[in-house]
Amino acid sequence: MEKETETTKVEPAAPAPAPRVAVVLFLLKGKSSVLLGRRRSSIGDSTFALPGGNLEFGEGFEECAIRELKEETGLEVQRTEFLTVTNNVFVESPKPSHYVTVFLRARLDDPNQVPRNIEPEKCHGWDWYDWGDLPSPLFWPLEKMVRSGFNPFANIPS
Ligand SMILES: Nc1ncnc2c1ncn2[C@H]1C[C@H](O)[C@@H](COP(=O)(O)OP(=O)(O)OP(=O)(O)O)O1
Ligand SMILES: [Mg+2]
Repeated sequence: MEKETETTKVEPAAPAPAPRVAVVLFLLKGKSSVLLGRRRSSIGDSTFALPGGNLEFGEGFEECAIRELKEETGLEVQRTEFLTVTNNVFVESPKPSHYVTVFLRARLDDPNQVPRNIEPEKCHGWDWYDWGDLPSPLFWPLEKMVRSGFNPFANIPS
């Protein structure tokens, strides 16, 4: 039998991370207010973004949005509507990532509910902003939507 020859071990290139699914929520109040929080994250740090997060195994989009909203702000909504979906590749982040993001919208069931910053390690705080006078800098996927003329208050064609 032939003797095995020693070969130089070549490390395989790290496989590209799989795209993930996120669900985020436009929480609307009155005629033109929307809830935004300033992120604390390796992705989009310090930018203003919507509540939301990673879809968990077996979860529906609405279920995920309602859960993330509650976990991040303490606010409760009963129902949501689908708005749109975007495809975002975050190449600049320390760990490149790719998200398919589902956008839903909802109205506060009780307009007197006040958002709380339940995960201060992930967010500087939540507040209501006027859609016509949004803060800066916005999280870039959101900035891109705003620039394209997207309006979460518009009627959804049935
Ligand atoms: N407005 C947005 N537009 C596009 N993508 C978004 C938006 N908001 C979040 N994402 C994407 C990128 C984020 O890294 C990803 C997950 O959301 P993020 O808020 O960072 O997670 P999370 O920490 O709340 O999730 P979890 O609670 O599941 O850990 O979703
Ligand atoms: Mg989040």
